[in-house]
Amino acid sequence: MFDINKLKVYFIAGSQDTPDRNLYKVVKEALIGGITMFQFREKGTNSKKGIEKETLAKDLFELCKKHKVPFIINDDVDLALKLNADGIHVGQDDRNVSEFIDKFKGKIIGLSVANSNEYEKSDISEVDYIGTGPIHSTVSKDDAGKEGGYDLIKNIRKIDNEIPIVAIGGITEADVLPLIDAGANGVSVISAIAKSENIEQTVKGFHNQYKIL
Ligand SMILES: Cc1ncc(COP(=O)(O)OP(=O)(O)O)c(N)n1
Ligand SMILES: Cc1ncsc1CCOP(=O)(O)O
Ligand SMILES: [Mg+2]
Repeated sequence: MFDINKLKVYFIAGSQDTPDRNLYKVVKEALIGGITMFQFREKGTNSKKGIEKETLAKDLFELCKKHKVPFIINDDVDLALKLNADGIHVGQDDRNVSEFIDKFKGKIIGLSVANSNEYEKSDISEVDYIGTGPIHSTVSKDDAGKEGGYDLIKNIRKIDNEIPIVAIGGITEADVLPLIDAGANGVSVISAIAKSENIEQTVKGFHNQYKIL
């Protein structure tokens, strides 16, 4: 059974997101701050490929294990299987969940569902959570599409009261309460954490928002 608390402060990063800093150190600080889940998203310009990507993934997985934080791999189903990662996140244009579901028994499966139209055409029966966005404009994904604001969450919540939803896209601490109010169960964040001057404090800042509830 998937624990929805894991979605509260879901950090996503790859080395392309920390051009001036060492990703391992960034993730370590984020773990100390208390991130609840980590997604290794190594893609796009300046990202590592092949054995370099695999070695980095292994190192980050070990680090997450020490902190008992689930390690999710973005897109790369084969790498997730090879490393026995805690889960996989795929989008609408990635491998279809039905193709690999059998090999992910007991693992976490996340699917991107940008809006209610995508929700209607997705089979969400076998996924643990959906990632919905972009809420705001983002510097971290070139093909993210147009931002849809908090209504993206509200509209999906209206048609599904159960599915765990994590919001994504340009999210900062100030978005946590309105997003939870709109029906999200948590936030997924790249730049607000990866580019923070004080990563540990920023992660704690996200957590503090939940204490106001
Ligand atoms: C939690 C979460 N939500 C959405 C996405 C985006 O996935 P996708 O649409 O497949 O785009 P890429 O991240 O692969 O560029 C995500 N990664 N995580
Ligand atoms: C992967 C992804 N999917 C939709 S927006 C986005 C990027 C989110 O990054 P940031 O938190 O820096 O806007
Ligand atoms: Mg993808």
